[in-house]
Amino acid sequence: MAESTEVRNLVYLVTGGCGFLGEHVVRMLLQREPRLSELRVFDLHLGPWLEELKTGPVQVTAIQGDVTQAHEVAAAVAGAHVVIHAAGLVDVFGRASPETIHKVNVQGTKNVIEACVQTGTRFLVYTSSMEVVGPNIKGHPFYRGNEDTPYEAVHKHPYPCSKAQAERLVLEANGREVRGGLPLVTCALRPTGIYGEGHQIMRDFYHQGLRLGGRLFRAIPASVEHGRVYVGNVAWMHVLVARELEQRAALVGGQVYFCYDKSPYKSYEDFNMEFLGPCGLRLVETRLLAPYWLLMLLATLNALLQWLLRPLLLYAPLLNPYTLAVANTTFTVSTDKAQRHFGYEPLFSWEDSRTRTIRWVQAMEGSAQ
Ligand SMILES: NC(=O)C1=CN([C@@H]2O[C@H](COP(=O)(O)OP(=O)(O)OC[C@H]3O[C@@H](n4cnc5c(N)ncnc54)[C@H](O)[C@@H]3O)[C@@H](O)[C@H]2O)C=CC1
Ligand SMILES: C[C@@H](CO)CCC[C@@H](C)[C@H]1CC[C@H]2[C@@H]3[C@H](O)CC4=CC(=O)CC[C@]4(C)[C@H]3CC[C@]12C
Repeated sequence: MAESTEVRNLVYLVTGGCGFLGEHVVRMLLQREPRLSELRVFDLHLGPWLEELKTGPVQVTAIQGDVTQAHEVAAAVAGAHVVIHAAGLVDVFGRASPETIHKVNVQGTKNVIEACVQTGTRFLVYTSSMEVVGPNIKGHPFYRGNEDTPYEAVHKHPYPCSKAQAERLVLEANGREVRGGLPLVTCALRPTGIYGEGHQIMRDFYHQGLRLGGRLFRAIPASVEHGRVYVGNVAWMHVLVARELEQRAALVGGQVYFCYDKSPYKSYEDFNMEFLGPCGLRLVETRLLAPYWLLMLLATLNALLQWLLRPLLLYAPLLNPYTLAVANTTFTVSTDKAQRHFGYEPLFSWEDSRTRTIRWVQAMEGSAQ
């Protein structure tokens, strides 16, 4: 908890502060950043839960705004000491157009950088993604790699392309002179697949399982590892690195860090079963019924249907050629860079992360528990 002896004089801005990760970052800052005096929460859609945060010692300012609007961003950034830029359009299902994804993720990030430069904000943390590295379009495995592991990062899909471009902009901006003459210090955090309380895709899988009579069907071989990290630990990494940007500017500035914790290496589906299993679902083995070529056929059919139906309705199922390729390609990280550079240790053990996530699933509306 915050120590009352510290002087509260820092203003933080969290963009995308009402999203899945953003909400955890906001709550973590309030609990773990004792020097915070004002917390600005900037989002296209503000959550009603923000109201309950307004009674504490920190001034919580809710700002409804759009990162693609430079003037709105500049107004929100002015006077902030630190910006955590977590706003983004997370779409790998074809819901938004490639142009919209680019506008929010790339132009939005440009606006945040320019606002820092114009208004004199010196510290910027960007929420990037494992997707800026891979899996690549060739399906090469990235097996327990770190930030220096060579990998051919080639993308075609609008989401990873936009995250990679935005991350590059953020890193290139490190050292730029901001208003007042001091240098901007930036870094990028790259979470793998985030899980935990509030995770929409976990919700979708759970409800799908309930609809199918308590069953989910295995589509991905158990041998394919997919990197996962608990949302509380990702939030904690943001809070910690933001705090250390000033003290360790020369070391941390311009760096990228994978987000990691002690979550086990498993396939996407086996990992989900760590939570959905205790909530009454079981994973049915279907390798003989659904070989990979059949899944790819279904995924391609989904993509075709999406294209055909687009004039009439939005058809955006979880399975498409891109999501199948991501889920079916090993991509896991093993690194201690964040520990070495800014003393990061996961705040939540695997057992805690698992218990918290299971409790959240159990409390969901329509839960079988
Ligand atoms: N969910 C995951 O597994 C991973 C997410 N990330 C990154 O983490 C960040 C947060 O992602 P999530 O919390 O999962 O997604 P989310 O969709 O729950 O949160 C994103 C937030 O950004 C806001 N936003 C979107 N467009 C905006 C705009 N034009 N102006 C202002 N706010 C806008 C949304 O309203 C939402 O509250 C994103 O940058 C994403 O790329 C990175 C790795 C993994
Ligand atoms: C083939 C299906 C059979 O059950 C399973 C499909 C699961 C997919 C919807 C997910 C598998 C891997 C996920 C992505 C991954 O965790 C990395 C990500 C990082 C981000 O920055 C954003 C989200 C995502 C792309 C994530 C999206 C959902 C999956 C593709």
